[in-house]
Amino acid sequence: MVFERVAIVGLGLLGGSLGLALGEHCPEIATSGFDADPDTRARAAERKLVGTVASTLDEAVADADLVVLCVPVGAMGAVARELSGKLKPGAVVSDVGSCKASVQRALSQALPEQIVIPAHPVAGTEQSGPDAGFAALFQQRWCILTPPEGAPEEQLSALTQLWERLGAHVETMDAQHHDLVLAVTSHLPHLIAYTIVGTASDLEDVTQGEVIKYSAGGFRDFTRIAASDPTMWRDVFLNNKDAVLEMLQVFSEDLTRLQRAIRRDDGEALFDLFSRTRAIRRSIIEQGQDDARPDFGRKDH
Ligand SMILES: NC(=O)c1ccc[n+]([C@@H]2O[C@H](COP(=O)([O-])OP(=O)(O)OC[C@H]3O[C@@H](n4cnc5c(N)ncnc54)[C@H](O)[C@@H]3O)[C@@H](O)[C@H]2O)c1
Ligand SMILES: O=C(O)C(=O)C[C@]1(C(=O)O)C=C[C@@H](O)C=C1
Repeated sequence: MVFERVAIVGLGLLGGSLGLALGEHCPEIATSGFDADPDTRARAAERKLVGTVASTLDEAVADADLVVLCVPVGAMGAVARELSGKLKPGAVVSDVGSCKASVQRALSQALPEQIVIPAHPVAGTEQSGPDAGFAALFQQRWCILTPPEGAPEEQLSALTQLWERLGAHVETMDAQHHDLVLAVTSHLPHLIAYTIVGTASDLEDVTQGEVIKYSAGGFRDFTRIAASDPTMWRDVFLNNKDAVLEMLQVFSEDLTRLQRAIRRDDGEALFDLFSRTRAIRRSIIEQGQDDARPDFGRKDH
């Protein structure tokens, strides 16, 4: 099977990028889109993020054979409930949410008649909204599909091929495993960035503005991540609670070990860890995975 009509719900960074990428790489596919925010719909139409920006959800999804939910993970269930009874029989429902087990549950519960195949393109930036999207976002990035048990092979293969046409490498994974892996590779780094920038800002009184003044290098890198969308990340932490708390526990123990090494002047322990982490960074670069996110099209470049 091939998808002929794709509807995108949520026309921010991910939905907008998906619409633009489909327009560029799959021009034969008709795209429609809807966003709950009227200003976003107007801007999406101006930027031609999708072929047709519909003024209602029903209109956007009416003829679609693939519907992709690109809303914050906390809103997935409500949108799926609104879609109930409004989709074409046999239409596939997917999403781009950053955590998968809770989304998979919400979509399958709300739409028991539809084929649900959740997905997570591991590609993004700290920007959000209809001006943030760009067609190259998914190039050379992973897209993880978490099909529920018994998901039909034909639809799974069609969705895999679609993401590959947009430039992504596709991997299939169990939703729980996805959530554990992403808790350490994506969610924890965001939590740490939010914390360190928050802590530094709380220290402003002590440092009398020096935190901002000298925020170069390492701290500046953290501020980029800490500028990420508050709604999106609130929802990620509330919806991937168990995995994040488990990884946070491991992280806290490692941090305590480092604290002890500093207190005890254990230079060898510090040097060993830093050598190991430097080797990890170098192997990521050797594999060509150093920020595979393309610079072109990004507003901050
Ligand atoms: N930002 C990233 O780096 C990134 C990367 C991969 C996946 N994701 C996931 O993609 C999804 C979208 O994130 P984004 O970065 O595009 O956010 P965004 O804020 O740029 O876009 C989300 C859009 O959804 C709309 N929306 C919210 N509730 C809605 C509803 N009930 N009905 C219709 N529209 C609604 C908002 O108005 C907004 O325009 C999230 O689930 C997020 O976890 C984000
Ligand atoms: O590069 C960034 O700005 C991102 O945060 C992108 C990032 C990530 O952590 O890698 C953020 C959330 C996603 O679900 C996928 C990608």
